[in-house]
Amino acid sequence: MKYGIIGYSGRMGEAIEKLFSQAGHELVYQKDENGEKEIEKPELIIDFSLKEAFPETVKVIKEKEIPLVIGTTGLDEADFKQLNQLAEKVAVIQSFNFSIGINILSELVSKVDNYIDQDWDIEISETHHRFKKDKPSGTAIMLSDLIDRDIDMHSKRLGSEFGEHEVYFASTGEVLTLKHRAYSREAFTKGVLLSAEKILDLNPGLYSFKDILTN
Ligand SMILES: NC(=O)C1=CN([C@@H]2O[C@H](COP(=O)(O)OP(=O)(O)OC[C@H]3O[C@@H](n4cnc5c(N)ncnc54)[C@H](O)[C@@H]3O)[C@@H](O)[C@H]2O)C=CC1
Ligand SMILES: O=C(O)C1=N[C@H](C(=O)O)C[C@H](O)C1
Repeated sequence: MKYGIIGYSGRMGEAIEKLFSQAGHELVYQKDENGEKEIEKPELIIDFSLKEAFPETVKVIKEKEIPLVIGTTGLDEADFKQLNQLAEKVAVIQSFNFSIGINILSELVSKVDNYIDQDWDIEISETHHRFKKDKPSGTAIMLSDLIDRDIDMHSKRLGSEFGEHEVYFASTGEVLTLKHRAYSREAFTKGVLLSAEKILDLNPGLYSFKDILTN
């Protein structure tokens, strides 16, 4: 496929380009904070940039009318409204975490939540590399949204950690911990590749990575 990346010079952009090139896909459009370069019209766009870039991403998708795979975090309600509008015309796959492990963990969180009552404390802890700009992580927000109460979240920014998430469920006398740790960016880029390869066959609409994994 011929694809474009917004955020191509970033840590994720570089890792995505490496995996996609190994899979035989061709980067024909690239954009970052310093500008854009288009060799040919891409068949789809992949956005792993920053919230500040989001208005530009919306403009690019509206102009080109091509599908979007987006993993950028820090997006708010107004941004999701815009994603829903884009999804009326093109397929959009959005997830704050494209790893298979976190998507399994999110199922487990919902399952545990069904067993416990208000007597249980629930807290989420996340650790990421020192360069990460947003706090708490998109994944921590995504996991807390699965539970119908306010959840305390704890963030650490340490060294080059790729991404660790822990969800604690504790009552008096016992604690249950669900934990996921990415030990390379491949945890995410493999999910991005799977999404990009499937998105060209999808009808317009807003899809999660879980939709892609389970269909
Ligand atoms: N959903 C997922 O599975 C994952 C999501 N992420 C998210 O992906 C994003 C990127 O992460 P990293 O690559 O580590 O960040 P990074 O800081 O290394 O890269 C950011 C990229 O965005 C570009 N950028 C910044 N402002 C821009 C603008 N106004 N217009 C166009 N491009 C702009 C930068 O030039 C750079 O290429 C973050 O939001 C991060 O949280 C990261 C890993 C996995
Ligand atoms: O910035 C990162 O690196 C990551 N960001 C995502 C998030 O905010 O949840 C996903 C992953 O944990 C890596």
